[in-house]
Amino acid sequence: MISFNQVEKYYGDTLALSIPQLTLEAGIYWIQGENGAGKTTCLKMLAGLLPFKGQVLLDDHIDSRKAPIAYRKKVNYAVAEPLYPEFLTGHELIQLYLDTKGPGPYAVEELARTLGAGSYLQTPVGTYSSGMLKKLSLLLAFLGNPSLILLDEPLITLDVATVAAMYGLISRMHATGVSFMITTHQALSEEGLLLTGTLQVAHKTMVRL
Ligand SMILES: Nc1ncnc2c1ncn2[C@@H]1O[C@H](COP(=O)(O)OP(=O)(O)OP(=O)(O)O)[C@@H](O)[C@H]1O
Repeated sequence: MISFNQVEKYYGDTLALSIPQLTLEAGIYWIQGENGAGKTTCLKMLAGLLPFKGQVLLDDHIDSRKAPIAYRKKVNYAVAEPLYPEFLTGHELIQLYLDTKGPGPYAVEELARTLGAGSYLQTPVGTYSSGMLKKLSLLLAFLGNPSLILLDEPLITLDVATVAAMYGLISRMHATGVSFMITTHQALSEEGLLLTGTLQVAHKTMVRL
């Protein structure tokens, strides 16, 4: 699904993260590591939002740096603390993402209903609670036809029912070939989500456990 070759991310002269050689088959991965270890840095690099040294290859042939547009169409990212222009409505943001990513197998209404976001998407995001914003950001990450979905701290601010619904969505999408890389400091429920593997970021290096 994805391979890293001599990947290094520096902030200025400071090395933040190194992934010398790692190949992951399709699956659901939990990225673990203490505060400041480099998890968000890893997801931002994978989302194509940060420059880095080395190579990231998706599905054996899409190079994140040589084919950035094709790559970004296949990689979706939900940030830990979503922020959007306050005057836009949820529906307007969804339309923007659909215009960029193209339609996918899941209808917006179905995703919104499953995540419990259906009732408020016509109002501006400036009026949303943190949990409502989080649901919208997850909905946006599930749009299009991604090979890989990156979820940074998806559990924070979600109510219990929505966590269960999100696990269900992840499992359904995984069954159709979509992979996930998820960071969370909370335990991912093993009954809710069948993990393929765990990745550990420590001493500025990411390895598979
Ligand atoms: N824009 C930046 N400029 C300089 N240093 C940065 C920048 N962003 C992150 N860092 C540094 O990179 C390291 C990794 O940060 P990162 O946000 O990836 O950690 P994290 O594992 O996601 O942490 P947390 O669990 O607290 O969210 C930290 O030492 C942080 O200070």
